[in-house]
Amino acid sequence: MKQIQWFPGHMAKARREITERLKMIDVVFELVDARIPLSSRNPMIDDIVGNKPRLILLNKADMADPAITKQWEAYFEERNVRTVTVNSKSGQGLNRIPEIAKDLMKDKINKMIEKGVKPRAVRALILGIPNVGKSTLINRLANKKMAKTGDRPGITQRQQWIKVGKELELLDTPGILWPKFEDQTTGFRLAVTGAIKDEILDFGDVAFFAVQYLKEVYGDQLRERYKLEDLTAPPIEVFEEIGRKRGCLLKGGEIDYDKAAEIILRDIRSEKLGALSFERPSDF
Ligand SMILES: Nc1nc2c(ncn2[C@@H]2O[C@H](COP(=O)(O)OP(=O)(O)OP(=O)(O)O)[C@@H](O)[C@H]2O)c(=O)[nH]1
Repeated sequence: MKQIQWFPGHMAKARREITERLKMIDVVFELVDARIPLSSRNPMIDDIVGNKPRLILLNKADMADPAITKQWEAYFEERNVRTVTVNSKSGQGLNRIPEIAKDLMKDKINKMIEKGVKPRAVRALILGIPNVGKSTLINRLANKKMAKTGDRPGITQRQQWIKVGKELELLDTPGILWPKFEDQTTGFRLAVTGAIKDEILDFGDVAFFAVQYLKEVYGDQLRERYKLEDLTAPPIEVFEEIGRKRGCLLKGGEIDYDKAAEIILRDIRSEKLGALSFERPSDF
């Protein structure tokens, strides 16, 4: 299987840049896709972030299955990782972020107070894979009033801080770390949710994976959307039935697999089957 954007040189450069910026911040906000919270993480992130306090933001929660998102919250909590479930587009959940960030930094704040230093705003950096919603989140948090608080010395690139209320400052450019998929399932999950470009994996394979998964986990939604009667048939027959129902037929009456695949993926991504999650803690 093809591996995308995982040229060691790119990763090494991204890593260097992020490590440099980590020196300036107190807390990392790691943005993941609530529909695939593990597959949308960069596998090297723990190593890169090290001991910095971290908050995982389960973004695009509006597109994810709320019951599964609850399971993911519990999953991370069991592992002592703080999470906030958010919708960066609407802003839902974002108001909890400054408070939790402050709490994550409380040891540092207490030390400042002990030394007689006035505690300053918490400084944070947003990290995440492409298309996970980093810019949307930054704009939302900034509330469009992009307040500059001046450059900090000692870095090659000019960085601006965005003020979020009185108690939080964000670096204006997020850190991008690519996903990596050594196993096919991770690749398919990333593709179904649109985290990686459609040219990277075979469109038909991705749609077929989706039908297999939906048949198992979201049978009702699948049945309802495509007016299917029999979901006990093998996945390929269900796929073909969807094709027939949606009129994806070639001249001789044969199923147009490409067309059916296109429709299925478009429907999933535009939430025609409702809010769905594509991985569950029980899958691991
Ligand atoms: N439904 C929904 N869509 C979201 C949410 N957050 C972001 N999006 C959408 O996801 C897409 C990608 O968002 P961006 O903010 O551009 O993502 P990014 O991580 O900055 O992307 P790169 O610049 O590629 O690294 C856009 O179409 C956003 O509108 C969310 O919480 N819910």
